Amino acid sequence: MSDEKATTTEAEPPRTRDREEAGGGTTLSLSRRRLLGTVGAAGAGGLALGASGGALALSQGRDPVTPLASVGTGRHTFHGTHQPGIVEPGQAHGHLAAFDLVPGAGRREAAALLRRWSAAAAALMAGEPVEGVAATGIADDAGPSSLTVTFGFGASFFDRTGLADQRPAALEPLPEFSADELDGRRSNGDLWVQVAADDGLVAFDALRVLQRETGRAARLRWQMTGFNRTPGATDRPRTARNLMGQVDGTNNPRPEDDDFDRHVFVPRGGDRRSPAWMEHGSYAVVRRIRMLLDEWDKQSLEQQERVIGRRKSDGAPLSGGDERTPLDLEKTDARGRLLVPFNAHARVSAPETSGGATMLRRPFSYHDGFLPDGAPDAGLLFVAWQADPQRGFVPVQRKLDRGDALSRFVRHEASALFAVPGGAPEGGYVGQPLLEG
Ligand SMILES: C=CC1=C(C)c2cc3[nH]c(cc4nc(cc5[nH]c(cc1n2)c(C)c5CCC(=O)O)C(CCC(=O)O)=C4C)c(C)c3C=C
Ligand SMILES: [Fe+2]
Repeated sequence: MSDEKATTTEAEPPRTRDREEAGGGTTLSLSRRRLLGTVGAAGAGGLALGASGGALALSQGRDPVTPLASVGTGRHTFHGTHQPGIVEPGQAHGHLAAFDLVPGAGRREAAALLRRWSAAAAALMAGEPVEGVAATGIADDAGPSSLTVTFGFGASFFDRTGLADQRPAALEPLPEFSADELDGRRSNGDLWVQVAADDGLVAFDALRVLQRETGRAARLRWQMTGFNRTPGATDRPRTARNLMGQVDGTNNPRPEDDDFDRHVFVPRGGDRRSPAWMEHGSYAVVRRIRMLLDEWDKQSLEQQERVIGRRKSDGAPLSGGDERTPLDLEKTDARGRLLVPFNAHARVSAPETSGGATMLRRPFSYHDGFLPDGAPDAGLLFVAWQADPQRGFVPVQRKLDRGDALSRFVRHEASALFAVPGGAPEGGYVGQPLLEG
């Protein structure tokens, strides 16, 4: 990966809590910033302070108001080579939202909006109050909680802003797949925002602030809310599970891999299909994929495992080993049957069987209530990152569309593709090289 990372996790030095005399009583105020300081002390001493931290503070004669956990202290930086929200571990709460520029809004309004959004995102991610917007108060007591905010441009953005000659070839519309059942109202969009945090109120606050910052330049087109496991819910860091109960994310490329950047980010100066303003950027494929959970739950454990090609309990390949053991695609049982079936999802989607096609999957689960037939309206907000969708998502989805055992249990209901520019430097904003170039 590049040397410079958009992401750091920081803990601030300890501070004492504000004590404001108000009227006859004493009001204790714990601002987001000061909570960050207080929790930072806990974080610096070790993430495991947890509930015992209060007792420790008491025994040392300090103020007994000590945070119960260090989740709030997680902090990523907005400015950097890449935008945040791509390589960081997935957070517990996420919102995906697309906006359309209003009629009459063009390049100038878009530039002003991206400047406002970037300033707000930088402040929110640092746990600072947002300037110029009435505070919502929603996240006042929380630290940054690993908040990330990511911005992208859909293909239609370039026509609306008179920048059609700058539209990347890599942003060409995704092909139609035979199993698609897409809802146009929840697909595509001029602008995309991904907000994620380990605290639900922090995530909602950020979405709300960004929506208010659109002013009269853009209006919401669609919005989806998702979730993942909360940090600390498992005995040790583990790959997350999806709503089918599968360990999902095992074979993702890792930032420490030599070829990670090549697969995920547009190289310096752009490339054949991405203009220079996209350098260090990436492309996000977003698919809302409903899971037919009632149908899935009727399958035996063995059937479920053969659909994926991995064990449900620990994600290990059916060809043997543990979660991290590479799939052996040739191995057979005593009767000569492939241990990882020919149509198992893990086989059909593996780079070895897809000409090396690679993407970084960073999804959220969703649950939007129940459908008229009583089935859960639930599934995966699939978000895949790659340097070029034609070398990542598209060839893999073409194969899955033809012969994936999982297809029977899922429905692709919405789809979008966004160009996500590189990160903004201090004092700059996301998309500035495009909008002011
Ligand atoms: C076109 C890309 C993909 C879609 C759409 C997709 C949907 C989807 N996947 C799961 C569950 C699992 N996927 C797993 C692996 C996996 N999936 C894709 C691509 C798409 N999945 C890839 C590239 C891979 C990795 C293949 C490899 O390198 O071996 C797994 C196995 C564990 C893992 O490696 O993550 C599971 C489980 C669901 C439920 C789903 C749609 C709802
Ligand atoms: Fe998959």
